Amino acid sequence: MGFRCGIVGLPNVGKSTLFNALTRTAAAQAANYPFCTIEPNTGEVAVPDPRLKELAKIAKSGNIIPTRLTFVDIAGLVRGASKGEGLGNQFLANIREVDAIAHVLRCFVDEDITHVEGKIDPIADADTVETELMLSDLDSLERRLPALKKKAAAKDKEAAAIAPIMEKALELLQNGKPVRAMLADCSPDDRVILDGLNLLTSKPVLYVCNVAEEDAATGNAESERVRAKAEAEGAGFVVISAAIEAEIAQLSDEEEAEFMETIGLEEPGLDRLIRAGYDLLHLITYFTVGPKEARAWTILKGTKAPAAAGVIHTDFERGFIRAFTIGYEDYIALGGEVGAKEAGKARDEGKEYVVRDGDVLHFRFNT
Ligand SMILES: Nc1ncnc2c1ncn2[C@@H]1O[C@H](COP(=O)(O)OP(=O)(O)OP(=O)(O)O)[C@@H](O)[C@H]1O
Ligand SMILES: [Mg+2]
Repeated sequence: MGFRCGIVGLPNVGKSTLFNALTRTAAAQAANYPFCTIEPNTGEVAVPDPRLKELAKIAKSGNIIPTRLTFVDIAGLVRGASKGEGLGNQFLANIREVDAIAHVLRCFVDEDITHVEGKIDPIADADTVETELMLSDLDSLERRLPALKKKAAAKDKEAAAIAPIMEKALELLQNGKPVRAMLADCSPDDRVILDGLNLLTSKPVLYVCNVAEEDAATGNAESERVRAKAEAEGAGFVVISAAIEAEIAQLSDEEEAEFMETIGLEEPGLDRLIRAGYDLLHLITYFTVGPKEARAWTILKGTKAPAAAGVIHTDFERGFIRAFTIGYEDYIALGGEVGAKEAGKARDEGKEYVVRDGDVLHFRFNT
Protein backbone atom coordinates (compact mmCIF):
# COMPACT_ATOMS: atom_id res chain seq x y z
CA MET A 1 0.00 0.00 0.00
CA GLY A 2 1.95 2.99 1.26
CA PHE A 3 -0.20 6.08 1.75
CA ARG A 4 1.31 9.33 0.58
CA CYS A 5 0.72 12.80 1.91
CA GLY A 6 2.03 15.62 -0.29
CA ILE A 7 3.42 18.84 1.21
CA VAL A 8 2.12 21.63 -1.01
CA GLY A 9 2.15 25.43 -0.93
CA LEU A 10 3.62 28.65 -2.32
CA PRO A 11 7.43 28.83 -2.67
CA ASN A 12 9.50 29.62 0.41
CA VAL A 13 6.79 29.00 3.03
CA GLY A 14 8.65 26.26 4.93
CA LYS A 15 7.67 23.02 3.18
CA SER A 16 11.16 21.53 3.06
CA THR A 17 11.95 22.69 6.59
CA LEU A 18 8.86 20.79 7.71
CA PHE A 19 9.75 17.75 5.63
CA ASN A 20 13.23 17.61 7.16
CA ALA A 21 11.79 17.83 10.65
CA LEU A 22 9.28 15.10 9.87
CA THR A 23 11.87 12.74 8.48
CA ARG A 24 14.54 13.80 11.00
CA THR A 25 16.96 14.31 8.17
CA ALA A 26 18.38 17.14 6.17
CA ALA A 27 17.50 15.29 2.98
CA ALA A 28 15.60 18.20 1.51
CA GLN A 29 17.45 21.42 0.87
CA ALA A 30 15.69 24.19 2.79
CA ALA A 31 16.83 27.75 2.15
CA ASN A 32 15.58 31.27 1.94
CA TYR A 33 14.83 31.53 -1.76
CA PRO A 34 11.79 30.60 -3.84
CA PHE A 35 11.94 27.40 -5.91
CA CYS A 36 14.64 25.95 -3.73
CA THR A 37 12.97 22.57 -4.19
CA ILE A 38 12.55 21.25 -7.71
CA GLU A 39 12.60 17.46 -7.56
CA PRO A 40 10.22 16.09 -4.91
CA ASN A 41 11.73 14.58 -1.75
CA THR A 42 10.08 11.46 -0.40
CA GLY A 43 10.42 10.12 3.14
CA GLU A 44 8.77 7.62 5.43
CA VAL A 45 7.70 8.81 8.85
CA ALA A 46 6.86 6.69 11.90
CA VAL A 47 3.30 7.27 13.09
CA PRO A 48 3.50 8.01 16.83
CA ASP A 49 1.16 5.77 18.82
CA PRO A 50 1.48 5.59 22.62
CA ARG A 51 -0.56 2.37 22.64
CA LEU A 52 2.38 0.43 21.20
CA LYS A 53 4.50 1.00 24.28
CA GLU A 54 1.68 -0.18 26.56
CA LEU A 55 1.20 -3.35 24.52
CA ALA A 56 4.92 -4.06 24.45
CA LYS A 57 5.10 -3.67 28.23
CA ILE A 58 2.44 -6.34 28.77
CA ALA A 59 3.71 -8.78 26.15
CA LYS A 60 7.35 -8.11 27.07
CA SER A 61 8.05 -7.50 23.41
CA GLY A 62 11.69 -7.11 22.50
CA ASN A 63 11.00 -4.54 19.82
CA ILE A 64 8.52 -1.80 19.01
CA ILE A 65 7.78 -1.21 15.35
CA PRO A 66 5.50 1.71 14.51
CA THR A 67 3.58 1.93 11.28
CA ARG A 68 4.65 4.43 8.64
CA LEU A 69 3.24 7.16 6.48
CA THR A 70 4.98 8.64 3.46
CA PHE A 71 5.41 12.39 3.06
CA VAL A 72 6.43 14.01 -0.20
CA ASP A 73 7.99 17.49 -0.23
CA ILE A 74 6.86 19.09 -3.49
CA ALA A 75 8.12 22.17 -5.34
CA GLY A 76 6.39 25.46 -4.55
CA LEU A 77 3.81 26.70 -7.00
CA VAL A 78 2.92 30.22 -8.05
CA ARG A 79 0.08 32.01 -9.74
CA GLY A 80 -0.17 30.71 -13.32
CA ALA A 81 1.24 27.26 -12.52
CA SER A 82 -1.67 25.58 -14.30
CA LYS A 83 -0.62 27.46 -17.44
CA GLY A 84 3.02 26.50 -17.01
CA GLU A 85 4.31 29.41 -14.86
CA GLY A 86 7.02 28.66 -12.31
CA LEU A 87 7.54 24.93 -12.35
CA GLY A 88 4.02 24.57 -13.68
CA ASN A 89 2.91 21.21 -14.87
CA GLN A 90 5.81 19.25 -13.49
CA PHE A 91 4.78 20.26 -10.01
CA LEU A 92 1.13 19.42 -10.68
CA ALA A 93 2.12 15.91 -11.78
CA ASN A 94 3.85 15.41 -8.42
CA ILE A 95 0.66 16.40 -6.60
CA ARG A 96 -1.37 14.01 -8.71
CA GLU A 97 0.59 11.09 -7.24
CA VAL A 98 -0.27 11.70 -3.59
CA ASP A 99 -3.37 10.57 -1.67
CA ALA A 100 -3.82 13.67 0.47
CA ILE A 101 -2.49 17.22 0.62
CA ALA A 102 -0.83 18.97 3.56
CA HIS A 103 -1.14 22.58 2.44
CA VAL A 104 1.50 24.70 4.18
CA LEU A 105 0.50 28.33 4.77
CA ARG A 106 2.96 30.93 5.93
CA CYS A 107 1.68 32.56 9.12
CA PHE A 108 5.00 33.92 10.41
CA VAL A 109 6.33 37.45 9.90
CA ASP A 110 10.00 37.72 9.04
CA GLU A 111 11.22 40.54 6.83
CA ASP A 112 14.29 38.53 5.89
CA ILE A 113 12.35 35.61 4.41
CA THR A 114 11.02 36.36 0.94
CA HIS A 115 7.29 36.01 0.41
CA VAL A 116 6.49 35.62 -3.29
CA GLU A 117 3.30 37.65 -2.95
CA GLY A 118 5.00 40.32 -0.85
CA LYS A 119 2.78 40.06 2.22
CA ILE A 120 1.56 37.66 4.91
CA ASP A 121 -1.97 36.56 4.07
CA PRO A 122 -2.53 32.81 4.46
CA ILE A 123 -6.13 32.91 3.23
CA ALA A 124 -5.14 34.69 0.01
CA ASP A 125 -2.20 32.29 -0.37
CA ALA A 126 -4.48 29.29 0.05
CA ASP A 127 -6.76 30.71 -2.63
CA THR A 128 -3.85 31.27 -5.00
CA VAL A 129 -2.72 27.66 -4.70
CA GLU A 130 -6.23 26.24 -4.79
CA THR A 131 -7.11 28.30 -7.86
CA GLU A 132 -4.23 26.79 -9.79
CA LEU A 133 -5.29 23.29 -8.81
CA MET A 134 -8.89 24.04 -9.79
CA LEU A 135 -7.86 25.52 -13.15
CA SER A 136 -5.86 22.40 -13.88
CA ASP A 137 -8.83 20.14 -13.02
CA LEU A 138 -11.21 22.33 -15.01
CA ASP A 139 -8.98 22.09 -18.04
CA SER A 140 -8.62 18.34 -17.69
CA LEU A 141 -12.38 17.72 -17.33
CA GLU A 142 -13.35 20.08 -20.15
CA ARG A 143 -10.98 18.19 -22.42
CA ARG A 144 -12.26 14.74 -21.43
CA LEU A 145 -16.00 15.28 -21.08
CA PRO A 146 -17.13 15.62 -24.75
CA ALA A 147 -15.61 12.27 -25.80
CA LEU A 148 -16.99 10.57 -22.70
CA LYS A 149 -20.49 11.91 -23.31
CA LYS A 150 -20.36 10.66 -26.89
CA LYS A 151 -19.44 7.18 -25.61
CA ALA A 152 -22.19 7.30 -22.98
CA ALA A 153 -24.73 8.23 -25.68
CA ALA A 154 -23.55 5.18 -27.63
CA LYS A 155 -24.58 2.99 -24.66
CA ASP A 156 -21.09 2.46 -23.28
CA LYS A 157 -21.91 1.39 -19.71
CA GLU A 158 -18.68 2.52 -18.12
CA ALA A 159 -18.84 5.93 -19.75
CA ALA A 160 -22.46 6.27 -18.71
CA ALA A 161 -21.49 5.69 -15.09
CA ILE A 162 -18.60 8.17 -15.19
CA ALA A 163 -20.28 11.01 -17.10
CA PRO A 164 -22.66 12.28 -14.39
CA ILE A 165 -19.85 12.34 -11.82
CA MET A 166 -17.59 14.23 -14.18
CA GLU A 167 -20.38 16.69 -14.86
CA LYS A 168 -20.98 17.26 -11.17
CA ALA A 169 -17.26 17.82 -10.59
CA LEU A 170 -17.12 20.21 -13.53
CA GLU A 171 -20.09 22.17 -12.22
CA LEU A 172 -18.38 22.61 -8.85
CA LEU A 173 -15.19 23.85 -10.49
CA GLN A 174 -17.13 26.25 -12.71
CA ASN A 175 -18.60 27.70 -9.53
CA GLY A 176 -15.14 28.16 -8.08
CA LYS A 177 -15.31 25.19 -5.68
CA PRO A 178 -12.84 22.32 -5.31
CA VAL A 179 -14.10 18.85 -6.26
CA ARG A 180 -13.62 17.59 -2.69
CA ALA A 181 -16.78 19.55 -1.84
CA MET A 182 -18.74 16.62 -3.29
CA LEU A 183 -16.96 13.95 -1.23
CA ALA A 184 -19.33 14.26 1.73
CA ASP A 185 -22.33 12.95 -0.19
CA CYS A 186 -20.52 10.56 -2.50
CA SER A 187 -21.51 6.86 -2.39
CA PRO A 188 -18.60 4.39 -2.13
CA ASP A 189 -19.06 3.44 -5.79
CA ASP A 190 -19.08 7.07 -6.89
CA ARG A 191 -16.01 7.63 -4.79
CA VAL A 192 -14.14 4.95 -6.73
CA ILE A 193 -15.12 6.63 -10.01
CA LEU A 194 -14.12 10.04 -8.66
CA ASP A 195 -10.73 8.74 -7.54
CA GLY A 196 -10.30 7.23 -10.98
CA LEU A 197 -10.62 10.69 -12.56
CA ASN A 198 -7.29 11.50 -10.92
CA LEU A 199 -8.08 15.13 -10.17
CA LEU A 200 -6.07 17.42 -7.91
CA THR A 201 -8.87 19.07 -5.94
CA SER A 202 -10.67 15.84 -5.04
CA LYS A 203 -7.90 14.94 -2.59
CA PRO A 204 -8.54 15.61 1.09
CA VAL A 205 -6.72 18.68 2.43
CA LEU A 206 -5.07 19.51 5.73
CA TYR A 207 -4.05 23.15 6.32
CA VAL A 208 -0.71 23.47 8.08
CA CYS A 209 -0.17 26.93 9.56
CA ASN A 210 3.54 27.58 9.82
CA VAL A 211 3.89 30.10 12.65
CA ALA A 212 6.78 31.86 14.40
CA GLU A 213 8.55 30.13 17.26
CA GLU A 214 6.78 32.23 19.91
CA ASP A 215 3.35 31.30 18.49
CA ALA A 216 3.99 27.55 18.32
CA ALA A 217 1.93 26.70 21.40
CA THR A 218 -0.91 29.16 20.89
CA GLY A 219 -1.23 29.96 17.20
CA ASN A 220 -1.81 33.57 16.12
CA ALA A 221 -4.40 35.80 14.45
CA GLU A 222 -3.51 34.51 10.99
CA SER A 223 -3.74 30.85 11.97
CA GLU A 224 -7.12 31.55 13.58
CA ARG A 225 -8.42 32.79 10.22
CA VAL A 226 -7.23 29.56 8.66
CA ARG A 227 -8.87 27.54 11.42
CA ALA A 228 -12.24 29.13 10.59
CA LYS A 229 -11.72 28.35 6.91
CA ALA A 230 -10.81 24.73 7.67
CA GLU A 231 -13.87 24.30 9.88
CA ALA A 232 -16.16 25.75 7.22
CA GLU A 233 -14.73 23.37 4.61
CA GLY A 234 -14.45 20.29 6.79
CA ALA A 235 -10.70 20.27 6.12
CA GLY A 236 -7.97 19.27 8.57
CA PHE A 237 -6.03 21.93 10.48
CA VAL A 238 -2.72 22.01 12.38
CA VAL A 239 -0.60 24.84 13.82
CA ILE A 240 3.10 24.19 13.76
CA SER A 241 6.36 26.10 13.73
CA ALA A 242 8.47 24.36 11.13
CA ALA A 243 11.55 26.23 12.33
CA ILE A 244 11.15 24.88 15.89
CA GLU A 245 10.22 21.41 14.77
CA ALA A 246 13.41 21.29 12.73
CA GLU A 247 15.34 22.17 15.91
CA ILE A 248 13.46 19.64 18.04
CA ALA A 249 14.16 16.92 15.51
CA GLN A 250 17.89 17.34 16.19
CA LEU A 251 17.57 16.80 19.96
CA SER A 252 17.82 13.67 22.06
CA ASP A 253 14.60 12.52 23.78
CA GLU A 254 15.56 14.10 27.11
CA GLU A 255 16.59 17.41 25.59
CA GLU A 256 13.39 17.37 23.60
CA ALA A 257 11.15 17.07 26.68
CA GLU A 258 13.01 19.90 28.38
CA PHE A 259 12.91 22.17 25.34
CA MET A 260 9.21 21.62 24.78
CA GLU A 261 8.43 22.53 28.34
CA THR A 262 10.27 25.83 27.99
CA ILE A 263 8.26 26.81 24.95
CA GLY A 264 4.97 25.47 26.34
CA LEU A 265 4.39 22.64 23.86
CA GLU A 266 2.79 19.46 25.17
CA GLU A 267 3.86 17.27 22.30
CA PRO A 268 5.85 17.91 19.16
CA GLY A 269 3.69 19.57 16.51
CA LEU A 270 4.94 16.91 14.16
CA ASP A 271 3.10 14.21 16.09
CA ARG A 272 -0.12 16.18 15.71
CA LEU A 273 0.60 16.69 12.03
CA ILE A 274 1.32 13.02 11.34
CA ARG A 275 -1.82 11.95 13.16
CA ALA A 276 -3.90 14.55 11.32
CA GLY A 277 -2.53 13.23 8.02
CA TYR A 278 -3.40 9.71 9.09
CA ASP A 279 -6.98 10.72 9.98
CA LEU A 280 -7.33 12.69 6.77
CA LEU A 281 -6.61 9.52 4.83
CA HIS A 282 -9.17 7.56 6.87
CA LEU A 283 -6.46 5.26 8.12
CA ILE A 284 -6.65 3.14 11.25
CA THR A 285 -4.14 0.93 13.05
CA TYR A 286 -4.22 -2.66 14.20
CA PHE A 287 -1.50 -4.40 16.19
CA THR A 288 0.36 -7.69 16.21
CA VAL A 289 1.91 -8.38 19.58
CA GLY A 290 4.31 -11.04 20.80
CA PRO A 291 7.58 -11.55 22.67
CA LYS A 292 9.57 -10.68 19.56
CA GLU A 293 7.84 -7.43 18.71
CA ALA A 294 4.84 -5.19 19.16
CA ARG A 295 4.00 -3.84 15.78
CA ALA A 296 1.47 -1.43 14.29
CA TRP A 297 -0.07 -1.88 10.84
CA THR A 298 -2.01 0.57 8.72
CA ILE A 299 -5.31 -0.16 6.99
CA LEU A 300 -8.15 1.89 5.56
CA LYS A 301 -11.19 2.25 7.78
CA GLY A 302 -13.70 -0.44 6.74
CA THR A 303 -11.10 -3.06 5.74
CA LYS A 304 -12.12 -6.67 6.37
CA ALA A 305 -9.89 -9.15 8.18
CA PRO A 306 -8.43 -10.98 5.13
CA ALA A 307 -7.35 -7.75 3.41
CA ALA A 308 -5.96 -6.48 6.73
CA ALA A 309 -3.89 -9.67 6.96
CA GLY A 310 -2.70 -9.05 3.42
CA VAL A 311 -0.89 -5.93 4.60
CA ILE A 312 1.52 -8.21 6.48
CA HIS A 313 1.89 -10.74 3.69
CA THR A 314 -0.16 -11.68 0.63
CA ASP A 315 -0.07 -15.34 1.82
CA PHE A 316 -1.94 -14.28 4.95
CA GLU A 317 -4.74 -12.97 2.78
CA ARG A 318 -4.83 -15.84 0.29
CA GLY A 319 -4.82 -18.55 2.97
CA PHE A 320 -6.87 -16.60 5.55
CA ILE A 321 -8.83 -18.81 7.97
CA ARG A 322 -9.66 -16.52 10.86
CA ALA A 323 -8.38 -13.70 13.00
CA PHE A 324 -7.90 -14.20 16.71
CA THR A 325 -8.97 -10.77 17.97
CA ILE A 326 -8.69 -8.80 21.22
CA GLY A 327 -9.71 -5.14 21.45
CA TYR A 328 -6.96 -2.79 22.65
CA GLU A 329 -8.84 -1.72 25.80
CA ASP A 330 -9.51 -5.35 26.77
CA TYR A 331 -5.91 -6.34 26.09
CA ILE A 332 -4.64 -3.65 28.44
CA ALA A 333 -7.34 -4.00 31.12
CA LEU A 334 -7.03 -7.79 31.29
CA GLY A 335 -3.26 -7.89 31.25
CA GLY A 336 -2.78 -9.45 27.82
CA GLU A 337 -3.80 -12.46 25.78
CA VAL A 338 -4.23 -15.01 28.57
CA GLY A 339 -6.32 -12.71 30.74
CA ALA A 340 -8.46 -11.66 27.79
CA LYS A 341 -9.06 -15.31 26.87
CA GLU A 342 -10.07 -16.20 30.42
CA ALA A 343 -12.47 -13.29 30.56
CA GLY A 344 -14.06 -14.34 27.27
CA LYS A 345 -12.82 -11.18 25.55
CA ALA A 346 -10.79 -12.93 22.85
CA ARG A 347 -12.81 -13.64 19.72
CA ASP A 348 -12.31 -15.67 16.58
CA GLU A 349 -13.37 -13.49 13.70
CA GLY A 350 -14.01 -14.65 10.13
CA LYS A 351 -13.70 -13.29 6.61
CA GLU A 352 -16.44 -10.70 6.97
CA TYR A 353 -15.07 -9.11 10.11
CA VAL A 354 -14.37 -5.39 9.71
CA VAL A 355 -11.19 -4.66 11.64
CA ARG A 356 -11.43 -1.89 14.25
CA ASP A 357 -8.83 0.64 15.27
CA GLY A 358 -6.67 -0.80 18.05
CA ASP A 359 -7.52 -4.46 17.48
CA VAL A 360 -4.76 -6.83 18.54
CA LEU A 361 -4.83 -9.55 15.90
CA HIS A 362 -3.32 -12.94 15.37
CA PHE A 363 -4.05 -14.44 11.95
CA ARG A 364 -4.59 -18.13 11.31
CA PHE A 365 -3.95 -19.11 7.74
CA ASN A 366 -2.78 -21.98 5.58
CA THR A 367 -0.75 -21.81 2.41
N1 LIG B 1 8.28 29.01 11.24
C1 LIG B 1 9.32 29.63 10.63
N2 LIG B 1 9.83 30.78 11.15
C2 LIG B 1 10.86 31.40 10.56
N3 LIG B 1 11.47 30.99 9.43
C3 LIG B 1 11.01 29.86 8.86
C4 LIG B 1 9.92 29.12 9.42
N4 LIG B 1 9.68 28.05 8.63
C5 LIG B 1 10.58 28.10 7.63
N5 LIG B 1 11.39 29.20 7.74
C6 LIG B 1 12.47 29.62 6.82
O1 LIG B 1 11.89 29.91 5.55
C7 LIG B 1 12.83 29.64 4.50
C8 LIG B 1 12.19 28.79 3.42
O2 LIG B 1 12.00 27.47 3.92
P1 LIG B 1 11.92 26.20 2.98
O3 LIG B 1 13.10 26.04 2.09
O4 LIG B 1 11.57 25.07 3.87
O5 LIG B 1 10.64 26.59 2.09
P2 LIG B 1 9.95 25.77 0.89
O6 LIG B 1 8.49 26.01 1.09
O7 LIG B 1 10.41 24.37 0.85
O8 LIG B 1 10.44 26.58 -0.38
P3 LIG B 1 10.56 26.12 -1.93
O9 LIG B 1 9.15 26.13 -2.43
O10 LIG B 1 11.38 27.19 -2.52
O11 LIG B 1 11.20 24.78 -1.99
C9 LIG B 1 14.03 28.99 5.16
O12 LIG B 1 15.02 29.98 5.33
C10 LIG B 1 13.48 28.53 6.52
O13 LIG B 1 14.48 28.48 7.50
MG1 LIG C 1 11.36 23.34 -0.60
